[in-house]
Amino acid sequence: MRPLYPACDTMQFPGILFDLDGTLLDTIPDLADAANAMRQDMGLAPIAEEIIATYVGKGVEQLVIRTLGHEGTPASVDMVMRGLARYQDHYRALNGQRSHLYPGVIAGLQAFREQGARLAVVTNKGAEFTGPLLRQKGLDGYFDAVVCGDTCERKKPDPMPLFHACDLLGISPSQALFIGDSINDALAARAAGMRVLALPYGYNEGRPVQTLPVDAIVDSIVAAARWATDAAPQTEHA
Ligand SMILES: O=C(O)COP(=O)(O)O
Repeated sequence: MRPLYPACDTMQFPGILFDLDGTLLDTIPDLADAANAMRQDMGLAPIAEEIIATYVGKGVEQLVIRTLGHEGTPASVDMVMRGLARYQDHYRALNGQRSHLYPGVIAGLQAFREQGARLAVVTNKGAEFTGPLLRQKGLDGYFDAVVCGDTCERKKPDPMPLFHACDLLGISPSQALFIGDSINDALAARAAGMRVLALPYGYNEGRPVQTLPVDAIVDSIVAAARWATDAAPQTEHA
């Protein structure tokens, strides 16, 4: 019988890039707590977690702008600057407290490592929060590179951070597989010329993942590792 995760030197994807929020970790509880604490500081009523989940994906500035503009009136630049400072203070204290790993993440990361792949995180979350969160959740040992929302000049959906991750892993973008949950991941991967998988349990700014331009939707990181061993070579991919 064919092994489930064959380690091979002819491997299809020597590099696997992972989104963080909504892909490896459910971070919405902490993001929502920090966003609501910021709103309270600014005299605004709290918003439901499910709504805040639809504001996540394009980085902290957009989260603050969307959260402050929830009532329909765009926040002024001054309000956004004050909100950003308040939000960061709260998130610094809350980061990781109620966040948790999705099922199958550790087994999936191990499966990819057993395949011989080098792994990277490419997140729009800032470096100040990403490193501590990865360490707190026991994920830091799995990754050869971590590219954050403020590592490069541009964030996802721009492909720049994905190219940077490939450089750090020593692979070309066509050798990488991206795994994420949102339109920002799908567009960045496509622009980088990478194959891309979507997880259905993340946020995707509140829209169905079925609409994303991805190669496949897989249930878990374990299922992604299985998909990677079965994938047809890039040249055969339409
Ligand atoms: O910080 C965000 O907006 C989302 O971060 P992500 O790229 O890990 O999903």
